[in-house]
Amino acid sequence: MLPEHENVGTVLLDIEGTVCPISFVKDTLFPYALKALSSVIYERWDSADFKPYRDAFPAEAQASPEAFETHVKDLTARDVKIAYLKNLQGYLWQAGYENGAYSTPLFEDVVPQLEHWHDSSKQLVIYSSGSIFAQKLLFGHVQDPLGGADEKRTQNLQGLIDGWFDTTNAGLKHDASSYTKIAEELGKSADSVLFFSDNVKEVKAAIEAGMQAIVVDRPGNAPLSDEDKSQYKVVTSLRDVSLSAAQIDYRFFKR
Ligand SMILES: CSCCC(=O)C(=O)COP(=O)(O)O
Ligand SMILES: [Mg+2]
Repeated sequence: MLPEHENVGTVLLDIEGTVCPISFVKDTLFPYALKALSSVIYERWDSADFKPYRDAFPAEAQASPEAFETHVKDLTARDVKIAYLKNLQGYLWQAGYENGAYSTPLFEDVVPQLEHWHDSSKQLVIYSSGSIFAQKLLFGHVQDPLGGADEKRTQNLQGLIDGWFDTTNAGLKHDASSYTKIAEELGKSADSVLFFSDNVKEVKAAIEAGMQAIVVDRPGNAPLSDEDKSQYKVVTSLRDVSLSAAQIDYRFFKR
């Protein structure tokens, strides 16, 4: 158990590699988006719903459906976190969530700990490279542990989340200025925000902005170096983090 974190009113959470496995994104969501794209670009190239996503891409990618598909495949293979790709992915994932092709596998500690923090009047906020639309889909279709063999039974956890940030409304996740902006938007002092991420560069940027921050080391994440482990607080479960009693008193002043 780590030392308690003090004066935390807001818990800011990354998604991929922090609350859900990287494999869900890479092996389920990304392939689904590419498959869905193949039909969308030929059937709905000029449709009113697809056109805004298409038009956000660079002109050379918009030259033809084939050029568009090649460009999206390349960005996806390189996991480029660029807003126009992330917005398109959200659009393409919606049908998969809604028709039950997949649902979100959160790590087992996540729902109980988020519920506990929510019940302790902590503000829970998401900051992911995935678009806000995609974040809401992901939290809106969480695998229900009581669902057993029925993988289609899902929970909507959006109600636990008090705020949503992506690269469009906050900025890039490696930039300290993005974390400053998030704290300002929330009306909180940076040091009252505790950020969790699998990505050491994101944790470094949050600390530079004055936030408290912890690296989350999950199965399937990139291995952390010894230097990272010595430099940053690292946990393998959100259960390992205790927010001190002093912060529980904080709720009386919060709202
Ligand atoms: C929330 S959408 C699915 C994840 C995704 O596309 C992504 O880029 C996640 O990046 P994160 O910043 O949450 O590591
Ligand atoms: Mg991540």
